[in-house]
Amino acid sequence: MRKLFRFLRPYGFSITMILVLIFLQCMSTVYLPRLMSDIVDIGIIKGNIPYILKIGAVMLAVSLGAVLCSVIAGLLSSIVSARFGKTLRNEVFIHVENFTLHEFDKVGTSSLITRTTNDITQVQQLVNMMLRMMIRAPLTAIGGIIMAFYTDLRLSIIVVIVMPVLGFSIFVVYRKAFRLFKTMQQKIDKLNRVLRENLTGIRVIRSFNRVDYEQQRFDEANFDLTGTATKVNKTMASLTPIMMLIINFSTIAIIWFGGMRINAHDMQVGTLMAFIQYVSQILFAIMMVSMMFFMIPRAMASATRINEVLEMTPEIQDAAVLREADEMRGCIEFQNVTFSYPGAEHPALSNISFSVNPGEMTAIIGGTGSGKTTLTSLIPRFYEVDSGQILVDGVDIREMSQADLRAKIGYVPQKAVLFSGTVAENIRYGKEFASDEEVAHAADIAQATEFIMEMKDGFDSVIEQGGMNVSGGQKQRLSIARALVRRPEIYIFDDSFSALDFKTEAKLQAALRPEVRESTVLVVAQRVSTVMDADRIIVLDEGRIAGIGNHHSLMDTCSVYQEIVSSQLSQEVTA
Ligand SMILES: Nc1ncnc2c1ncn2[C@@H]1O[C@H](COP(=O)(O)OP(=O)(O)OP(=O)(O)O)[C@@H](O)[C@H]1O
Repeated sequence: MRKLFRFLRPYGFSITMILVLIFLQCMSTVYLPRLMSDIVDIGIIKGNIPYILKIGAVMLAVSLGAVLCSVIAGLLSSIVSARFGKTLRNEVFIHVENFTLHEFDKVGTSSLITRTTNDITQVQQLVNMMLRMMIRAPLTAIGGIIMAFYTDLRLSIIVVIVMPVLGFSIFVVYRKAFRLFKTMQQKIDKLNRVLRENLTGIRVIRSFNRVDYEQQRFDEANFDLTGTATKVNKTMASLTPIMMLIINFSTIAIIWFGGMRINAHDMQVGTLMAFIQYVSQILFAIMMVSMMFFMIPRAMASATRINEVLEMTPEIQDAAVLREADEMRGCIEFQNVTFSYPGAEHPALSNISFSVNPGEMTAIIGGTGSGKTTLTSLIPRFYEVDSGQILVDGVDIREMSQADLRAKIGYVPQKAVLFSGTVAENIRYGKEFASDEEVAHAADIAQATEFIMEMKDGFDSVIEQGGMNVSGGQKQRLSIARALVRRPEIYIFDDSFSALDFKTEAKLQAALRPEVRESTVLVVAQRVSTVMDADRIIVLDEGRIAGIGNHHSLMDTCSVYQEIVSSQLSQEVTA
C-alpha cells in the first residue's frame, strides 16, 4: 500500500491543507464539551442568562467553523483521491501496454481489467477515507483522552479499561477479514472471466444451445462471490454491535459512578456531561478507525494486486545500447532459432534457419499447430527466442529498439482486430497522418473499397466495438488495408486471406504484388493456392523446417508438402 502512496506526491499542498483544516475541526470538537460544561455549571445552575447567551454564541461560532473546515476538507480529499485514482489507472495502463504476451498470459486479461478498475477504486476510496480520518481520529481520540483526564482523573479509569478491549476486538475482526477480502477480489476476477467469455462467445453459446450451461456457470461464480461477500460482511458487521455494546456499557458505568459522585457533591452535572461527551468522542474516534479498518483489508488486497502488475518487468526491454539497421531494407534472417512457450514440454520452434530479402514473397505453410504463427510472432519480438538469433536488416532484433523494429513491419494478425471508430480511423491506425488518398488507395488494394462504399457513410461509417458490424472477410480486408497504408519494409500476413473467397483473394493478391514489390513479404497460409506463386515456401512440421523451396522443387523433394498439396488440390491443379 505504501508503495502506491508515491502517486500522492503531486498533491502535497492539498493534503497539507486538508490536515490543517481537520486539525482545526478537531480542536473545535474537543473545545465544545468544555464550553457546554461551563454553560451548565455556571449558566444554567446559577441562572446566569447573559453568560448562557455569550457562551452559546461562542459555541455556535465554533460549531460553524468546525462544519466549514469539515466541508472544505471533505471536498479537497474527494478531489485528491479522484486524481490519485486517475494517475494510478494511467500508470497501470501505460505499464501494461509494455507487457509482452507472456505477461498477459501470466496475469490474464480479465484480472488485468479488474485490477485497473475495481482494485484501483478500492484503493482510491481508502485514500479518500484516510485523508478525512487519518489525523481526525487520532487527534479526536488524543484530545478526548487529555480532556477526559483533565476533567476527571478517577472516572478516566473507565476509559483506560475500555480502550484495549475495543482495540483487541477490532484486531481480531480485521485479521479474519483481510483473508476474506483477498479471496473476494479473486472471485471478482473469476466472475469477470466468465462474463467476458459469455459476452464474446455469445454466438457460439447460442448456436450450441449452451445458454443454460453458461447461465449455470455464471450463477456458480456469482454465488461463490456472494458467499464470500456475505462472510466478509458478517465478519465486519459483528464489529458494530460489539463496539456499541462496549460504548453503551462504558456510558452506563460513567453515569453510574458519576451519579454517585454528584450525589456526594464531589462532581458537577456539567462536568459529568462533558466527560460523557469526551468518552463518546474517544470511542467515536476508535469507531472511525474501525471504519477505516473495514476498508483497509480490501484495499490492501487490491493494492497488492496492483503492485504485482506494476512490479512486473516486461520480459522484453530495449537494450541499453541500441543499434540501428544499416542500409538494408527489410531483410530477415533466422539463425538456428529455437523457441518454447513457458511451461511447454516441447519447443514450438526448433532450429529454424532461413533468410528472406526485399522484393521476395516467402510463404509459410504447415499443419495446424506446426508453429507458423509463432514464427511470425518472433519477428516483431512479441516473444524472446530461447536460442539462436533473428536479424532484421543485419541487426539482431534484441539490439534494436522495439519501436524502430516494429516501424518496419506491417503486421496482419490471424484474427483480425478492429477498434471502435470509423473505417478511415481504423485504416489510419497503421499510419497516423495518412492522407485521404493514401487511405483510399490502401482500401483499394485490400479489395475493401466496394463494401466500404456500400456502407452508410463510406469511409466515415462507424465500426462498432470489436468490428461487430462487419463480416469476417471485411474485417480481414480492413486489417490488410491498415498494414498497407503504412508502406512498411516488411509485410507479415498471418493467415490473413482465410476468410476471403477465392475470387477476392486472387484479386487482392494481384493488386498486392506491384504494391509490395520492393518489400519483404511473409505470408502464412493454409491454402496451397495462396502460396503456390511465392518465391520461397517454408514448410513447417511440428516446429521444424521440413523443406524450403518453390512449389515445383518442394513437389519433388518434400513429402510433407506433397501431402498438404494432395490433400487440398485436385489432380489437374497439381499436375
Ligand atoms: N500462447 C501460447 N502458449 C502456449 N503454447 C502456445 C501458445 N500459442 C501457441 N502455442 C502452442 O505452440 C504450438 C504452435 O502454435 P502456432 O499457433 O504457432 O501454430 P500454427 O501453425 O500457427 O497453427 P494454426 O495453423 O492452427 O494457426 C502449438 O502446439 C500451440 O499449442
